[in-house]
Amino acid sequence: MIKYFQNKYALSEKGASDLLKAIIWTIVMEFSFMAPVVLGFIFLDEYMQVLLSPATSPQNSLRYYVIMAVVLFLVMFAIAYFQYRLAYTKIYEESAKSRINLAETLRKLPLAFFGKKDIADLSSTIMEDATQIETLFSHAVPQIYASVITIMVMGIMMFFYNWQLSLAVFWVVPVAALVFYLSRKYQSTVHNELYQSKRVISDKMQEGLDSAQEIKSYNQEATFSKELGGLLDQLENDMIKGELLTGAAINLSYVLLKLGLPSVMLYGATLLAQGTINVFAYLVFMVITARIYNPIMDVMNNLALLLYLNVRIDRMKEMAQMPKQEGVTAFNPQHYHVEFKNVGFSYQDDIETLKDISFTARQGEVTALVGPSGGGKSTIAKLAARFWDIEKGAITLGGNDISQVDPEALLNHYSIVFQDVTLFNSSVLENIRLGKKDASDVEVFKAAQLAQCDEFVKQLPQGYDTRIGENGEKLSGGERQRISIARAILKDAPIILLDEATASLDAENESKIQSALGELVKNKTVLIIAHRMRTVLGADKIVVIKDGMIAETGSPQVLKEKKGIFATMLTAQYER
Ligand SMILES: Nc1ncnc2c1ncn2[C@@H]1O[C@H](COP(=O)(O)OP(=O)(O)OP(=O)(O)O)[C@@H](O)[C@H]1O
Repeated sequence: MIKYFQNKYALSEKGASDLLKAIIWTIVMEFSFMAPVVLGFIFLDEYMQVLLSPATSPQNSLRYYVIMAVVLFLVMFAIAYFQYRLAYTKIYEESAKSRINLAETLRKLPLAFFGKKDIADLSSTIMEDATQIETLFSHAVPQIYASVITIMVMGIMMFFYNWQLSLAVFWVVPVAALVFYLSRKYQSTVHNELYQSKRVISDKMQEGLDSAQEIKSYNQEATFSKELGGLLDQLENDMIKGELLTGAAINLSYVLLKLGLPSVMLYGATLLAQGTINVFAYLVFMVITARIYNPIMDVMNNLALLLYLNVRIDRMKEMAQMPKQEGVTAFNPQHYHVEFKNVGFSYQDDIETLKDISFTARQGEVTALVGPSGGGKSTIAKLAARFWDIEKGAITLGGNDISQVDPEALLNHYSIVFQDVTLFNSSVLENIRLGKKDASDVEVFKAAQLAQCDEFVKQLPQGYDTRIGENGEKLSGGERQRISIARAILKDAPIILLDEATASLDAENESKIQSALGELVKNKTVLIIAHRMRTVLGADKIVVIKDGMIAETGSPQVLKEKKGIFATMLTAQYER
């Protein structure tokens, strides 16, 4: 049973066992809530006998019933308390655990997985889906199982007591359930559509917030609003459709169920007139009939909610099953040559982004990747740091296959300066310190000086303590890039990946940074992507990437003489 719950609801073993306990306690609670009714019947039965034949005296005194009622109340309270603890408190523990697990899964996903679009989706899965799931688990799942079992037990007891009247009570249940079941498939489709619409909208919103500047500068506000408006209208329609459909199915089932009451009244009256049953049995059935449809209705309502749950659980399962990147955590290679051996890679199944890439970026050398835009240079740099796992060939660091190394352990050996610098809304000092968490202030200042940050930082209102706004919005592109270089200098890792690192610098700063980088890259493995040819002329090796393949490789001198793609790119840039 525990295994079944684990699989069905994506729970941990403890979560599944707590759910089972919650169901058992909910059943006990449902039965305990019937105890006052039973006591009431015993009391009525006894005292009605006394009323009907005054010569007899009741078996138990009134005081006995009062004490019993108080005891029952205390027992019910205790049971309800345990039920609450299990159904509510424990499920919150489980959902906290599932959020942590998801976050752990995210930590182990390929870094490049975190494209902007995915982030809205991921955070909505972690927060919104997990919240919905915890609400449904505390409010619906134990109740459904418990109500079904309670109703079945009560039904069996009633059939033993009087099967004809029980038939009159229960004939409506399969009819109502059939209506509900038939509408379920369609409801499920509508819920799926609704869920997808919500995800599309949150992606769109995220996109709008991320590219607010572009939308404004290209005068795209009206188009964007129109698209978003269209999506919101679609969502509204889907929601209305979903609500109407669920409401119609539930209400129809409810009306059908309620037909049970008149049928018990009429059929019971007939049996009473025939003398088959007595007034007491008739009353008992009337009271039970009035009460039993509510839990049945609750089951149907909760089943409708479960449709939402299934969609969300599938989504959580899908995320939990995404291929994770794991590997050895103790990783200290003998040397730092990075070697690509016949590497093939695709972002999408049908498009080959890289084909048969083989080259070595040697320690102590600068290896430059050049070539036309979209050729695959950034992809190669990202693969070298295991941002994605490759499908064909191997990438080794110091002779070790990097797909066997834990990404965090691997990245300890890399300093990365990419085009899109990410900065945090904290001080300049803390942003640079990210390169080396335990660096002293003096070390940070030194790195900042080498990266030519000192001059502009000193002009900020609080110098190194100035907060730089979300993603460094208060800084220019070149300043942000210099902070990123300072980080890399501070980290001083043996492998350096530079992707257009000096793209947004003016000529004066660029030459200063070039000399700083010259210090930084000594005896290191450097893989640099640069569009500006003068940046790569000093490289030891050039690898020209075109259409996902290596078109040329060799020293700048050799390639110049070869008069191929590199030579053409060089001439073209100098002519400009
Ligand atoms: N995350 C991604 N998902 C799908 N395709 C991608 C992704 N990143 C890059 N690509 C595609 O892979 C190909 C290679 O891109 P890449 O960024 O590696 O080229 P590049 O040579 O670095 O280009 P540039 O010089 O313009 O930066 C391109 O066709 C690009 O559209």
